[in-house]
Amino acid sequence: MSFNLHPLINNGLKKGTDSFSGGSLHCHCKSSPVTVSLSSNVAHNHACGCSKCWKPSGAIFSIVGVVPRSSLSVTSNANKLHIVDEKAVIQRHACKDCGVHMFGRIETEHAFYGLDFVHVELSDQKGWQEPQFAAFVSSVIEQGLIAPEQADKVRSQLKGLGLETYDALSPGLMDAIATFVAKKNGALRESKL
Ligand SMILES: N[C@@H](CCC(=O)N[C@@H](CSCO)C(=O)NCC(=O)O)C(=O)O
Ligand SMILES: [Zn+2]
Ligand SMILES: [Zn+2]
Repeated sequence: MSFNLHPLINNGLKKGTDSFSGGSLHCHCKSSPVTVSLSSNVAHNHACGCSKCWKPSGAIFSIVGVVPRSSLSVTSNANKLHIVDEKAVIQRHACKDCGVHMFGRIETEHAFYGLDFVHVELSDQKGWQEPQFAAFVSSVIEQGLIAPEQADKVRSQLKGLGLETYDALSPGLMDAIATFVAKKNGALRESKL
């Protein structure tokens, strides 16, 4: 038995195109969809099992990557967007009608300030960076999406696709967050870098 991880990866990863430089995203509304234009490819694209990232119906993971916020503009029906949770670090702007998250933005002092979180499955274009790893795998248990004893099967399925699995973000991204915190609290002086 295999899990419905996410439609973009269930049948294998489709490699992105290095020269690809962006495209548009649209929500699931049949009429008056919210559209967003991205003028760059995504980076750090990953499968995320956390409870806050938007997942298509039936999938146990989200696929989410980042673009510079300067690369993102809402091109239609911006009036349909609302912020799902104002208190979250990542403020996810979702369509009020279909619930799809169009982008997540950080407005506080944070290692990832300046980056917006987006879901490339909302695009009809091909060439987006393929997922690089799977994050917050154990979080899918919290949401009742799998039983605890199925977690290692989920990890095997992800590894079989070539995705390393973590229960936080990847080490590189966790190091970036820790470095930001260490600089902020004075534990790491600029001169050490
Ligand atoms: N177990 C929790 C983990 C949630 C979590 O920390 N998610 C990360 C990754 S989201 C994109 O990769 C995060 O940075 N969250 C901040 C936010 O969502 O605002 C759970 O599942 O909820
Ligand atoms: Zn919609
Ligand atoms: Zn997430």
